[in-house]
Amino acid sequence: MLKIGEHVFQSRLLLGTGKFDDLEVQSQAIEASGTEVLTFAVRRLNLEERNKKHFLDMVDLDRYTLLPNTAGASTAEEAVRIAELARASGLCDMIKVEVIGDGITLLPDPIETYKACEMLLHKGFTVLPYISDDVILAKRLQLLGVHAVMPGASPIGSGKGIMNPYNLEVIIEQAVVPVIVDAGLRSPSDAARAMEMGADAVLLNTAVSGSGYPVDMAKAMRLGVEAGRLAYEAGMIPVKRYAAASSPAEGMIHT
Ligand SMILES: CC(=O)[C@@H](O)[C@H](O)COP(=O)(O)O
Repeated sequence: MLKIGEHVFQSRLLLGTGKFDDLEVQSQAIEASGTEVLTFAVRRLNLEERNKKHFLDMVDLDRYTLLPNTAGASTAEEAVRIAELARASGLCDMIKVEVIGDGITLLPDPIETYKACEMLLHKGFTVLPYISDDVILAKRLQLLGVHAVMPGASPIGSGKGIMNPYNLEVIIEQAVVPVIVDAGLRSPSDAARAMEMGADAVLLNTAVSGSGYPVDMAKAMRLGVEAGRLAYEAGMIPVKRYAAASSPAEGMIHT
């Protein structure tokens, strides 16, 4: 069970909706992923013109929790404005805080992200900041009161997988709120690895929407997340320096 603020989910895979070419494929991929949480950029919704067709039109909104994100914001003030627009439009009170600091790496701006979280918490939002794999920032945000932290595995859309496992491990070890590994994942083994490390969930988009067969990849990601979580809960053997025979030597006939 994944608990973020007051929200409870069975699935530990959160899916981004920003990059699908085909809305029918998107809805089949969402189904195959088993996700319960869909994230999307508020700016893409065209909230003033609700009668225009948009990317969530083919999604049964009663079955999913929407996680609006503040993509497009480069300052804390912009992020807060976008979050307030989302809430005023009847979208979920959860907000993924995404304040990008640089158009090339798309890495989040830690200072503006922190400021945005502070303001949004005061306004009563359930706050999920997207951050780099920065151990100290993750800690400071949790002291501030955020409801989850979302460290990137690697830059958005890069498919580089987990670039700094040490940092992610430390963030996870020290966390007092759910850790959702977000961005840069490419394969089900990346997702499984994040879960084996003890992440509470993963969020991905490009790995599914940009794959050859998004519906199959969505299912593969679901299985990767489930396998990784199961392995984490089962407890993996410690890594040893030397071999340890798999068959007991006792009772063997020596010739
Ligand atoms: C949908 C969303 O919020 C993305 O920006 C998210 O960070 C996923 O990144 P990938 O596309 O690398 O999976």
